[in-house]
Amino acid sequence: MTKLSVNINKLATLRNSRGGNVPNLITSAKDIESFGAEGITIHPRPDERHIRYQDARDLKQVVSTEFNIEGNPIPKFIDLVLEVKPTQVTLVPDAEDAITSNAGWDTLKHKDFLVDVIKTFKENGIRTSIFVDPDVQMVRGAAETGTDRIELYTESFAHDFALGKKEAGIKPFVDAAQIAHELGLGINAGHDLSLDNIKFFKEHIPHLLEVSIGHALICESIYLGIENVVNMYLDRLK
Ligand SMILES: CC(=O)[C@@H](O)[C@H](O)COP(=O)(O)O
Ligand SMILES: NCC(=O)COP(=O)(O)O
Repeated sequence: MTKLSVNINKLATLRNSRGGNVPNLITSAKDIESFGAEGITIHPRPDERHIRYQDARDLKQVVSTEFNIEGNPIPKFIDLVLEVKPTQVTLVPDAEDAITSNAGWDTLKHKDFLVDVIKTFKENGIRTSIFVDPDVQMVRGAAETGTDRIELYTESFAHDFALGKKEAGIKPFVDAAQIAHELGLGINAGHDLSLDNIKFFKEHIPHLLEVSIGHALICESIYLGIENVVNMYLDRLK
């Protein structure tokens, strides 16, 4: 069984675009859980352009499934996570000015740093996960940091899948997942997963514990819901 954690960054982007509090992230998170999602993911960025640090505190009060906070463990992120104490923290090495996450950790180069940060989180009862490319060396390095899980960075798979290169795209992920499992790591995955590619990914990746999906899921929700809403407006305008 693979858990679905819904990343609500995009709802925060929409809210921030108008000021105010629509859509309301608290109501949305509770509704998403009531529809069956098994987790809520947020990725506060240093500029707080979508999820704000205060959102993390507020969501902690209401999320009743798994709460996953992703981000680069800069000091203020570490402080936030230690204060909020989510179920899981996912460490992502994203630059401040990155539009979105664009690389996994070099777990060999940053091993000492990761060992320290992971120890701190685990001592505070927070499960840890490290965002990694599907590279066997990086997975082996991750195992040496003491992390509970890895999150496989699936952008390359999604890209290859869209080009019809399904088998070539999935192969490094199958190998990485196999090694991760042998090394005792739990396996999560995310980035650019969608209704188009998720079934194929799930069917090919052994021991997949959790996927976090945001951008595509929110876009699909708008597109698949828009006919219904247009008709609701037309009905009120009769
Ligand atoms: C780690 C990861 O892949 C996601 O957190 C993704 O980066 C979402 O972040 P944005 O919503 O800022 O693109
Ligand atoms: N960890 C990945 C995530 O939370 C969502 O990524 P995306 O679906 O917005 O690309």
